[in-house]
Amino acid sequence: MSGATVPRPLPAAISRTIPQPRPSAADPILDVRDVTLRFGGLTSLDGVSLRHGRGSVLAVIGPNGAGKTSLFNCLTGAYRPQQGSARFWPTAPASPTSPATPASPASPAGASVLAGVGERGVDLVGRSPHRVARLGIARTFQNIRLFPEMSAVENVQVGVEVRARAGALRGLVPTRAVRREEREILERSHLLLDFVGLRHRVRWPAGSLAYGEQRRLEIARALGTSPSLLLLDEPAAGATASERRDLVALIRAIVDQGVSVLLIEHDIRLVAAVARSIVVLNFGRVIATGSPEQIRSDPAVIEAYLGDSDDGADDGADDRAGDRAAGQPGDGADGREGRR
Ligand SMILES: Nc1ncnc2c1ncn2[C@@H]1O[C@H](COP(=O)(O)OP(=O)(O)OP(=O)(O)O)[C@@H](O)[C@H]1O
Repeated sequence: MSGATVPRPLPAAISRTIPQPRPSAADPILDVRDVTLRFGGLTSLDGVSLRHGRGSVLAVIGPNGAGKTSLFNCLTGAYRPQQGSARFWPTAPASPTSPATPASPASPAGASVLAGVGERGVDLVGRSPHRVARLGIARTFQNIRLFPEMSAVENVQVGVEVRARAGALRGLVPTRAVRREEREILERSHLLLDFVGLRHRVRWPAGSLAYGEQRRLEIARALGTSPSLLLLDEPAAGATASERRDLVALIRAIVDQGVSVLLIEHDIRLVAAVARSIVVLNFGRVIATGSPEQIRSDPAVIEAYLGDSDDGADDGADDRAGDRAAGQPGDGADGREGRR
């Protein structure tokens, strides 16, 4: 993060802007079972199952075309898989009007969103993106999707307003409560910009920010929706070495706030720095699950990245698989070739 540092420890005010359940990795936040997604004759996801423990980072890696983004799209309502379920156990969202007091399921906002969510959680499959966001899942995109003409703080406001009570009535009925809510949305947006190290860019048009800054702005906007689960799709793409280090600190800080993270990332070193557990996809199937150490030495993973497990099994193939995973120029790792 050039010119800015992720605050450590976080300002107390920020820690009040993100819901803080008492996370335990033993509690699932997400349980994906047997998800299959087809596009005509192409099977993009083939019986994918994974379990994500609350309050931790689970990384999803795999060669290009393995199905990682398709999985995110199934979880966030962009795609509807033909088969399978994705159970999610949300926590009550923080209210933008009173960020110091997280809403409980008993509050009006919490009750409407969490109605019907019991011990079995809620199945995300078939829900609209809007409904998924209201349940407490936010995402960033592989290709940055900001509003380039709007300022950094306005972009974050868009996220925070997802939870706002006044909604479309805000412009029509400027009551005292509405004005107070607007002030609080703005304050929270500033705090989130501070959190991701963009305090000095508040008024800058999003499109004028450096690439790494835009990625952090996307994260701030996603956090604005008060998610309990944050999906990051290749957040380090195009980042410099120092931006990658800052990203590690930022992801750790997000998890410290009680937000669970599902991370797609090609940079295996970054993944190993933040994730306790990794799921590896190849051709739409889960080929391995385990700790970073287990994954780095897994023959199926090495084969997926190198195309031949015999190729240097004892001469550092796992390191080269890591380099492939890092998406280094000229690596030629393109899983789209030879796809069904
Ligand atoms: N809307 C779509 N229509 C047709 N095919 C699709 C669609 N979305 C994804 N696919 C196909 O599904 C497969 C998995 O793609 P996906 O983007 O999920 O892979 P990925 O692991 O995220 O790849 P990358 O690392 O390159 O982003 C690919 O073969 C892709 O072409």
